[in-house]
Amino acid sequence: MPAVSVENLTKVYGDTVALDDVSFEVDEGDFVAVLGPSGAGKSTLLRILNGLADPTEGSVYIGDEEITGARSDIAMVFQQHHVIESMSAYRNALTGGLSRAGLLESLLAWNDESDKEAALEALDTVGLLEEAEQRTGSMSGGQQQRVGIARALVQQPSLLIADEPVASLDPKAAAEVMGYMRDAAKDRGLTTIASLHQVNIAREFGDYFVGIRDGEVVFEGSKEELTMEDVDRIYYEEDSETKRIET
Ligand SMILES: Nc1ncnc2c1ncn2[C@@H]1O[C@H](COP(=O)(O)OP(=O)(O)OP(=O)(O)O)[C@@H](O)[C@H]1O
Repeated sequence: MPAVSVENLTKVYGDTVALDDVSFEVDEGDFVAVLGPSGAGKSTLLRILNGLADPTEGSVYIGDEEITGARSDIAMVFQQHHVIESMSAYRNALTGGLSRAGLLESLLAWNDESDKEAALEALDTVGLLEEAEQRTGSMSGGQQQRVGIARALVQQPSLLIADEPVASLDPKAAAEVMGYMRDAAKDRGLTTIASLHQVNIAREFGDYFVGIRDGEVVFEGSKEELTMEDVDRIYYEEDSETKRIET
């Protein structure tokens, strides 16, 4: 059984069809890169996967369970780091445990020994154990994003979703953050779905690719199957057609 099944998802906002009958499956432990130009529908897809938005039509399943709202076993990493700058890396990582527990439990869970261990282990995974006590506000963007990944890991998710996780970083920091995220996911067998607009980064770190254009899946396949023609089709087809007409 696939880890994630996206079945005939359509999302309509007023006159805009953000997703149009999108279907694909994700194998357990795979690192999936969702590619597509601005406005293609990537964020809409990830928000539905995370239970933050409802589809107009269609369904998403984790294993055989349909997603019907936000779930504590789905963790999200955002483009902006979303760390609490006044707190240490360690305290930020610990808040991942709060996402897992309910509101009342969370007050108790704050002191949960297993969460403390998980927070340190997650910081170690993203190469920040020595910086555990450092205030995140004084960290670089790449380090802050690694703290965000650590926090997601402490949530002990069965699915990790990352929406443009390295879009605001320079290429070196972006590759470093992606490396930590991929290794953390692989170590834990954690299925990951990340939207990435940088094709080179996606190719370097992804196992499987879903290309979206105008709300439709226009490519689905492995790294070996993703050719430059496919990349053109995902990003530039309209431009090249325009060029052909013009010339
Ligand atoms: N809440 C909303 N209300 C109305 N229209 C929306 C809303 N969210 C997204 N859209 C529209 O749906 C389409 C897909 O948007 P989406 O943000 O999912 O694309 P994207 O691929 O993530 O783009 P980007 O990379 O620029 O974030 C766009 O036309 C967008 O304007």
